[in-house]
Amino acid sequence: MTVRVGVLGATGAVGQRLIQMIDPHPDFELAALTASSSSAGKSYREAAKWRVETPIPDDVAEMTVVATDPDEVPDDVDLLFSSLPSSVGEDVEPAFVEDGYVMSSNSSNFRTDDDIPLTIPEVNPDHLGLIEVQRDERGWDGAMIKNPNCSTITMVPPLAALDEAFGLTDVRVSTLQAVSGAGYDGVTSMEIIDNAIPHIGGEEQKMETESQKLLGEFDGAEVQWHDADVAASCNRIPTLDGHLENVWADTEEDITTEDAAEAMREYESIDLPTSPDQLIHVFEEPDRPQPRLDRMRDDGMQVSVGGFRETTDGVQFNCLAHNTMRGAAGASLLNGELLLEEGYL
Ligand SMILES: NC(=O)C1=CN([C@@H]2O[C@H](COP(=O)(O)OP(=O)(O)OC[C@H]3O[C@@H](n4cnc5c(N)ncnc54)[C@H](OP(=O)(O)O)[C@@H]3O)[C@@H](O)[C@H]2O)C=CC1
Ligand SMILES: N[C@@H](CC(=O)OP(=O)(O)O)C(=O)O
Repeated sequence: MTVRVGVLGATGAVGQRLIQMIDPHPDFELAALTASSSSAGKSYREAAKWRVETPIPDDVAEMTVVATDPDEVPDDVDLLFSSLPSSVGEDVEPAFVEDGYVMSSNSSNFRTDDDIPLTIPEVNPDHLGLIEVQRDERGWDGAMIKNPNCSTITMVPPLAALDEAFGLTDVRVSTLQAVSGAGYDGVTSMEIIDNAIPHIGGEEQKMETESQKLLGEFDGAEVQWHDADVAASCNRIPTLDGHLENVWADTEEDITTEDAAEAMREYESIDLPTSPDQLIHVFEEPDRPQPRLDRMRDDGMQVSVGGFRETTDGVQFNCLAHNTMRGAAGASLLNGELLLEEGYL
């Protein structure tokens, strides 16, 4: 039996990726699309300026977009994916969950709240237990879970592999982020061509806090955040998709580059429809991963690493993931699959 799902913010960059990934999904059937009041009442074809590289699905193109309001979404929709601007999500997401909807949200609002699961299914699926806490505390009938920021999700799987094997103490990271991360209208061509912008508002703080929560331990009542010291520096560069990051990770145990690579190669994936067979691909070539060549590995859901070097207290390496697939739409979809697998739908 398929689960009827809706997408909030369906006309946006992440919303379009969600539709591309949900349309052929074995377990989910698209039943509601919402956007702003200027799109409501239009067909999806009219409302969305479709910019994904695969054609707009015919059946979805003819659906009518509705306002982002719980009264506009049919009651038999069981799961909502939210890709709203965070300022909008902050206002409207709780209203949907109070109404009983289960929501997998990509928006940054509430990500570090104590009772909101922030999950990467391959890394910390047990944090879903916070749903019982949020239901008790907020009196919600539905549930809300979040996926992390796209830069955070790129580095956390390799860091989780190191932490599990050797204990993580300090992390320093510098990013080279694609323009799609800012949304279609985020950075103008005059700003980014022949250039690099060493500022992405709020991104450094998100990487520093979200990674500590993701790597934390859920004790049945709350998540004890990881005490690794994380510091980030974020930069926008003129690639279209795929965030590349240079990471310095210090560990409790002394390790070699081969120890680090082995831990990442062996880090387990999870058996969900959208998860890659192998979560982390380790490149031997020193000049990989690269955004254009490697972002689409395993349908855009794999994290790639390479360029290992030994440092005084750990290792340095580079990592890459597709920011709108593994980093946004695919991350929300995986969380939806986890909710289904764990019986929340
Ligand atoms: N782009 C990326 O790589 C990533 C984005 N994100 C996050 O995902 C979210 C969406 O990003 P993105 O898709 O790029 O954004 P877009 O601006 O492309 O899309 C925003 C969507 O929200 C809708 N919307 C805007 N205002 C309102 C409103 N007042 N009420 C209801 N709906 C509204 C828009 O509808 P309409 O078309 O009618 O205006 C559109 O569907 C953001 O929170 C972003 O930070 C996270 C990770 C990566
Ligand atoms: N800030 C990210 C994308 C993004 O929207 O992140 P968040 O989901 O944390 O709002 C980037 O520019 O690449």
